[in-house]
Amino acid sequence: MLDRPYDFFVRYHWTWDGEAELPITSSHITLTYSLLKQGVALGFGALCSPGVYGIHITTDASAVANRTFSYVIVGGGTAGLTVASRLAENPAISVLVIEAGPDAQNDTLVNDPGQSITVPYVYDWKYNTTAQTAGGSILAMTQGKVLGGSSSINGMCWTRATIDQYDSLERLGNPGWNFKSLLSYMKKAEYYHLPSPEQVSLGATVIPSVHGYEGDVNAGFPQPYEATVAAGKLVTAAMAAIPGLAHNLDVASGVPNGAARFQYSIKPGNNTVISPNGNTRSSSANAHIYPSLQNKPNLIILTEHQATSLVWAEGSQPLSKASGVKFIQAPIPNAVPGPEFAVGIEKEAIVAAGAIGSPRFLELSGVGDSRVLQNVGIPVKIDLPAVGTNLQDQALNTVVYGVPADTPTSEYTAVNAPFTPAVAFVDVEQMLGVDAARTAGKELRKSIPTRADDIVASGAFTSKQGLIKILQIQAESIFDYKAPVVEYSFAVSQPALGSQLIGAAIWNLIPQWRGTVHIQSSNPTVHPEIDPRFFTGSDIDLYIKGNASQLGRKIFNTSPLKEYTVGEIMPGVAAVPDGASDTQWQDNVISTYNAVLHPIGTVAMLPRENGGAVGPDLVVYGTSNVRVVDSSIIPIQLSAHLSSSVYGIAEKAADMIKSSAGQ
Ligand SMILES: Cc1cc2nc3c(=O)[nH]c(=O)nc-3n(C[C@H](O)[C@H](O)[C@H](O)COP(=O)(O)OP(=O)(O)OC[C@H]3O[C@@H](n4cnc5c(N)ncnc54)[C@H](O)[C@@H]3O)c2cc1C
Repeated sequence: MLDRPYDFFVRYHWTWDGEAELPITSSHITLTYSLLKQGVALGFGALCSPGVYGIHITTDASAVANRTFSYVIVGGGTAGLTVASRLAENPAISVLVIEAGPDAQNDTLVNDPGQSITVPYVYDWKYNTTAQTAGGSILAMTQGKVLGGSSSINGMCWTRATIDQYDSLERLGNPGWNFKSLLSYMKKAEYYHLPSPEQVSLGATVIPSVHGYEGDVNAGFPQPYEATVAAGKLVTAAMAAIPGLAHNLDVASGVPNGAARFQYSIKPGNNTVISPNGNTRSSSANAHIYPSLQNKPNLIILTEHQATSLVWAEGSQPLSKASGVKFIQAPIPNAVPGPEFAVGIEKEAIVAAGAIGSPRFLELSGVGDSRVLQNVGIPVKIDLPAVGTNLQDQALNTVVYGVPADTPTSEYTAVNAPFTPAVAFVDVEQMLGVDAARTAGKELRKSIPTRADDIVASGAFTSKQGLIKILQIQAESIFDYKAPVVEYSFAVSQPALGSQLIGAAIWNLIPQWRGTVHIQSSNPTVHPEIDPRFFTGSDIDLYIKGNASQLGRKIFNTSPLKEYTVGEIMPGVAAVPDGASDTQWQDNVISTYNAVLHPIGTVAMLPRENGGAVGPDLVVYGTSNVRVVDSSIIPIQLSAHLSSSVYGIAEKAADMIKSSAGQ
């Protein structure tokens, strides 16, 4: 049971009960698979000849069991489907994707951006954290469990991190992983819709050169433009309330600092009702799979099945080679697992199960910290202690206000559009003031060795020298490059809420804490133990967060918002009176925060001796043909929503995989 209402988009504790179950209304494509049913019963059959499947998406394990594929991809999410689609461009190879969630191709809950407030509760793994040291609460760690993964349930906000943050991947020991390279791949992924003159007149701005126009993932501004009146006031008030905060032309440019109207991973429409002509979510499934699947007979997707472990080839030392993947029907948590199936791998296993799912799958396969594996009785294949460490998620609180009763609903309600019409990315000097920021910077830098010791001792990182380097780079990012440390994700109502509310989710973008995700049983249906250790590690995170919440109240009490709001609902003056001390604000943060749901870093791309689990080729250390491609490889947190970066990583990975196979 959660101690706090789950509130990612309903991060406002308003009307939705996060424990409620909604019916899943997915449709499953069922097509003929008689050819495959003739597969070999024992052992893996011969390599599947591309073009013979006659099916594309199925829930029937017997359609694929005991067959061998060139590539098997674990997880049909944001990264997994991107890689699958790119690899399947070569008709000479075969690709199987195993996805635990259902295919929700025709579900308006997923496709209508106007329902993004409720969809995360439905297609969700329903993971929880452990009771957190800071505040004692168990928090929801929602992650997409559906074809498209988290891109099918996310808020669609389309932003990118700072240039220095992408360049720091290279500085941490990953040649070729820098802003220039990643921007080219993020652009490759993108099919951008430039704003119309009407949208520009209503506040949409863009830097056309930072976008791509030939990819599959649609991005842009909704049409018609959502909740324009409230959004304009939010941007104006944020700039008036936060000294030095300017308007940002494009938060996806590599310079996110500033206030702006949000852009999204949507296909803009031309009416306000979800339909072929309405605004539509551009998930990895909508982008990479449905439009082109018929042209890729060499790609097959098995949904509603959970991959449970890798099968290892005999005698493949010193590097272990995966020869197959085992899987079961998508299980009920904590149940006795159902019958096990397996498929063979000719070339590579690509693990794309996300920042929670990928370390979980590797550990179940015998790849991880030998102590963790032995504790649950899993034979150790590769002792790789970095797996499941370095978990980094952000933490948020909300401010919520009512709007006057006579305000036209259209002004503050996002219909067929995401409900976060505006954003402010704020740097440390804008947040704390120049002098306080300098002092905080000195203290943070001085404390790096001690903090590295503490985190390594807690088991949340494996290399002191590696962590020191990371913490130094993070300090440079915050204090020298002025990467934003706080995001105000401004929100309006959606029809599902039926309430007259506007507000903001406010979060630390570059926290200092580190946590873990580890399996707690050899039973693959048992959820892993997830401990982000929010607000541990350094006082600076709470200091910044307390200030950020205070500034949140200030924004909503600054014109033109001051005249547009009635009554503070969150945190509420009863909880935090006007004139409250810093400590009161910080206490409120600790008693009300939730996870942002942007976990990263749990299979980190770093040198092995510095706490890494994969190298710059994304191959798992100690293996010859197991690659991880998803948010888990990002070693340090980004001042951004993650999906654009994950698409860029997946596009780059697909090129690397093709080139290593000589394609
Ligand atoms: C509620 C929510 C809101 C968000 N909002 C935004 C936003 O507005 N903008 C933004 O840019 N980012 C947002 N993010 C973050 C972003 O969507 C994710 O970081 C990104 O999509 C992660 O991609 P991934 O490929 O790493 O994992 P995912 O897309 O989550 O894919 C992992 C897939 O693997 C599957 N899987 C896991 N384990 C197994 C297994 N053993 N066998 C088979 N399948 C398995 C999962 O079901 C899932 O489909 C949000 C995330 C969440 C959860």
